[in-house]
Amino acid sequence: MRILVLGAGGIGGYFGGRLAETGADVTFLVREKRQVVLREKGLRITSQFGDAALEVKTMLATELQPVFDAVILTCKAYDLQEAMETIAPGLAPTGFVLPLLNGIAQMEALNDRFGKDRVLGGSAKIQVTLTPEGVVHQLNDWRTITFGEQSGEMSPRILALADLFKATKGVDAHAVPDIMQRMWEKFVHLATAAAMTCLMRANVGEIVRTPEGGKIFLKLLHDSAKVSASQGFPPSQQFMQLYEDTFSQRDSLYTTSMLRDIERKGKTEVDHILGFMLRKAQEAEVDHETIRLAYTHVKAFEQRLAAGRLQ
Ligand SMILES: NC(=O)C1=CN([C@@H]2O[C@H](COP(=O)(O)OP(=O)(O)OC[C@H]3O[C@@H](n4cnc5c(N)ncnc54)[C@H](OP(=O)(O)O)[C@@H]3O)[C@@H](O)[C@H]2O)C=CC1
Ligand SMILES: CC(C)(CO)C(=O)C(=O)O
Repeated sequence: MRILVLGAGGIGGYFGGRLAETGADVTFLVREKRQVVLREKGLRITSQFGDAALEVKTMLATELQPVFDAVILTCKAYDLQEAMETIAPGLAPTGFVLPLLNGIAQMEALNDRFGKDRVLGGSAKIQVTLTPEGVVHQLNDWRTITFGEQSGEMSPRILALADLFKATKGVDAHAVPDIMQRMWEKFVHLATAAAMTCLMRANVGEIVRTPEGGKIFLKLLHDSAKVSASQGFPPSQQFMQLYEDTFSQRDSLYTTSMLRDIERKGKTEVDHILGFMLRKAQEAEVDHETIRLAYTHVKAFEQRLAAGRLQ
């Protein structure tokens, strides 16, 4: 399987890098600045599952030919439109796209652009970041990617992709028959975590150790689950139990990529994550005051950022 990974940031660099490390046929589609770093220093990963410095194949958009069987899409949501146009010339006639973006809204855009049968659903549970030096740094032991056909079929192509990931270290990959359910559950998890960590500018433990923080967290988790249920995807009991525990841990250092984006004074995926959850909550008439506040908070941050008023 010839694999093209768009982006060599946190997610693309980690999962694509782990595949490349096994000798899989992986090419990173990057922009010039990242290509220079990758050529000079290699793709560097620091991780509790083993550090790596890999010589990897890279390509610029202008060099693409329609030869790739799988395109793993790892841009941020605000780059999605451009990224879809960038990868289109690289897809082989029978090629498919595996998006690993957080959220749900990307699926409609991808289905419209490529057709539903050429787009898998996908989700990553990991905490990883690209350092200013260009190193892909994994922050804890989360390392799961889950993917599947939107139709639910356990097709040869998802099983082949899962097989490739089996040879990797530091990746726990699952091909599943219910990817949209999994994506909604991840969305409930992320929207809850992103809203709270961004509103409070704190990690989970710092929030839980305040007098009211833990209760606000759990109410938000349950409200988000109601929104997911209103879309036909009620989170399982097992999922709810896991995240009730996760969002109750007093010593947790867990933060989100959205908080890291704010802290580095960068763009965020606020509309794609919190804006989308808020809209769905309003449509379903679910109480979502905390999401409304978090959405407004991050939008206001973006205005200060755009106006150059952040030190
Ligand atoms: N980081 C994490 O822990 C997690 C992130 N996610 C989700 O995964 C997605 C990716 O996040 P993350 O990896 O952290 O983001 P990063 O910003 O680290 O990486 C995104 C990369 O995509 C590249 N890119 C965007 N558009 C193009 C393009 N047209 N051509 C070439 N390269 C392009 C960017 O390159 P350039 O630098 O040149 O702009 C950047 O390196 C997000 O939706 C995020 O929510 C999900 C789970 C966990
Ligand atoms: C919630 C989390 C950490 C889980 O992978 C994530 O997706 C993110 O921070 O973007």
